[in-house]
Amino acid sequence: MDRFRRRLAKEGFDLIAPDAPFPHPEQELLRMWWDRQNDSYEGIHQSIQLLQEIWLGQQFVGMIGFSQGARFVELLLRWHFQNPETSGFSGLQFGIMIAGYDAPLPTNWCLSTNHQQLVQIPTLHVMGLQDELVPPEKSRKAATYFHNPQFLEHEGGHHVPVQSPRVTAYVEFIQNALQQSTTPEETISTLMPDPEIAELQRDELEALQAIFPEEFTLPDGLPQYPITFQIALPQTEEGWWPPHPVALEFTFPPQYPTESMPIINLLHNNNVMEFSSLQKERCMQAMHHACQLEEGMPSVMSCVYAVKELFESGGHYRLTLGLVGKPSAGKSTFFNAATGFARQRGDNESSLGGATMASHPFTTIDANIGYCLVPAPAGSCPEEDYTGDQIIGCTHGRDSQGRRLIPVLLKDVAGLVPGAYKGRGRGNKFLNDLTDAHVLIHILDASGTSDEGGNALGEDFDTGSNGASHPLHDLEFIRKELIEWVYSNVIQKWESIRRKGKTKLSDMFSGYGQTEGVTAAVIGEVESFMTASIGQAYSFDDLSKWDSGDLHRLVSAFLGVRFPVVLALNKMDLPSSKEKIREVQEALPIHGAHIGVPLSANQEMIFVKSTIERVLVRDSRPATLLEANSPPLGVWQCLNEAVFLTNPMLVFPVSDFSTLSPLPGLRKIAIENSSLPSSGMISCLVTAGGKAPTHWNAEDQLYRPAASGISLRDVIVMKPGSTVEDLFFVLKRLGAFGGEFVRAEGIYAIGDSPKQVPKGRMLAKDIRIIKIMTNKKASWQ
Ligand SMILES: Nc1nc2c(ncn2[C@@H]2O[C@H](COP(=O)(O)OP(=O)(O)OP(=O)(O)O)[C@@H](O)[C@H]2O)c(=O)[nH]1
Ligand SMILES: [Mg+2]
Repeated sequence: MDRFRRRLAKEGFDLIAPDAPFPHPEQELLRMWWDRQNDSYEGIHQSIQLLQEIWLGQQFVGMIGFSQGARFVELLLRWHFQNPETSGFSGLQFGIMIAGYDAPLPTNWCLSTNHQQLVQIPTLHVMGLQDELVPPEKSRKAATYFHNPQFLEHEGGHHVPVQSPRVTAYVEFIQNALQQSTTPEETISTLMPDPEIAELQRDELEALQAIFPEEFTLPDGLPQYPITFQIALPQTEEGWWPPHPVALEFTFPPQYPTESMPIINLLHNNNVMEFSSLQKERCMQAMHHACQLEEGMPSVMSCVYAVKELFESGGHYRLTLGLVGKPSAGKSTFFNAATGFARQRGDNESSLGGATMASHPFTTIDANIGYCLVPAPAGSCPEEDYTGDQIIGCTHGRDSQGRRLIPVLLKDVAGLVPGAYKGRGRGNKFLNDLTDAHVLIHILDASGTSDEGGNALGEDFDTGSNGASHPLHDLEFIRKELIEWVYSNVIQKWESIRRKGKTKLSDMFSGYGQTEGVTAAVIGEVESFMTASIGQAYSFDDLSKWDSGDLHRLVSAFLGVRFPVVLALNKMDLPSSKEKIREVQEALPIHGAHIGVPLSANQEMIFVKSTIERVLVRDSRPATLLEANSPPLGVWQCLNEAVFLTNPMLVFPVSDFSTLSPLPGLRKIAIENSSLPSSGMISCLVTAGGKAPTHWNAEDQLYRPAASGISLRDVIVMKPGSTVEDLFFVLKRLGAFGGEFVRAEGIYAIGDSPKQVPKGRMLAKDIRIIKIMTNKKASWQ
């Protein structure tokens, strides 16, 4: 325990370890807090009294116990929570239980079992995976009495683990627990809010239930004041997720949302190694920031999205494209054509897999998510104007024109039908799947041979008769659904924004991940548009005069900026498509779309599939007619247009300007990232005339750390508008940096004299080279 005591002393804490009063009948060195006779804990009263005397008049803050001591700590915490005034342990703010266990309650001591509420005191439960005396399940059982318990597992047996990382974990837990207890959690009163506020709270609750139908739970079934509920965060395989699920728990104080923020708790079963305090702190910061932006307004949805974004990307920008369209428009077929190569894992087996496609509507229910590789937009890579003789390498390979490929995430969601935003066909859930998309690709059935619900009517029912729907009509109704979706989310906040005035106007779009500047620009544009169209100065200054038309206009303009759209004019192989494709193209720009690419997702998917079979299964069949002629490229072109619209900021981390060699700290991500091409995909890429990633070793089918002379290997895709500090966080998380940000310097070209760059400065092309300094070396340095 000495190591622990010394570490605590460093942090300004004293550790007092009183001896238990009773000797163990068999083992001389052991002492006991009680002697259990059946369920009577003989001596427990003396032990409690002993501790109360030690506690009295001192500034103790927490209790730590091992084995029977841990059981004692558990009982005392429960007792103190039930009787905070009279327990004799005032100021008790946390408990650490090492090898604690659950057992029947003592019959000779009155701990109330009617008390159903979980104990709201932070606890850390430490358990040895090899502990035979107290197996880990028993320790976990003892944790069930506590609200949001934390766990720490170790490989050892029945002992107190004191290796340095464990001690650090205890210390961090204590520091966090003490910090938590100074937050206003204790000050929530159970008073009923004013009726007006109570209504706002109930409205938000209802909206959240609709937005997160599966993730939302109200523990008591009915809202009671203070309202407390949980939203589970669905786990995806990528990103920054701890291994066990995480949920957010929100409690509304009586003044929420007008004058206070919700109280937020992170609920999870991860031990402190799996979900570090740094991760938790960043989650809490992100939510706090979201609440601050929306001060005075319902802010839970934004909190959830802030944490989701952090988890999914770790602060890292994952360029995401969302596929929208009515049922059976061909979204999943497009998805399969786009991600077909990327799904090939082995070098000699074909695994087409992918999303299910069918001729009936609502084939896709849960979103399909997959990577595809798309060439970086022109002007975004330094090799374009590089004239030196170094080899410019890269981790994702190049296309047949030599353009660097970047990973792009594609989301195929369920079809949208009229009324989707109201939840028809569970449409509001599908729409929420799209919140993190940067660009939407709208797949239109250009043949006009199905109705709004995607039911095929056959070529005879060409548009205009019997409910067949023209693609321009589909475009209009889907656009309307998207507008209504955003509208129904912002309308919840409208009353409080109206009260606060124009300065808060931009807050109504928070939660959609755009900067305040973007929203301000949209507002300005709508004002000038209205001024021009009604012929007199128009301003949003007086919000009390707004009607729903104004709000709709604003939402529609916002949607255009936040979700640019590329149209995929699908099913061009059907005879009825030709005319309608021409009509749509002539109507452009229309309903927020500027570009329409004619394509046949189906033909393109067949092409991808046959290429895969030929390349991977080494099918001896000659190339099909389709392959031999010019391969279809519509899907590819659509992806290109969409990436171009996102305008990503590409960053190329290097450790040295003269060699341009990669940062050693990024090696893990460079060779293990799930977005990397696999051997199967590389074969397809090379067959299509592209180039494999530079440090791909074909012989042993592995990525190897870069040999010398290979430069600009890594590329980090950042959101436009990201700052130097954002970049620092991303690089730190990826293991490139240790310590904290100290200073950054920037230059335009090699040879210029460096100037200091503030950390809030946006990444932009006027400073092409940035050097970031930190106060501590990373492990690789
Ligand atoms: N003729 C033709 N049919 C296509 C094309 N693309 C897709 N289809 C067909 O359209 C039907 C629907 O395709 P899916 O990809 O399942 O459509 P979806 O938009 O994902 O449909 P939901 O998941 O139900 O919303 C299938 O029968 C496809 O074979 C195409 O380019 N031409
Ligand atoms: Mg589908």
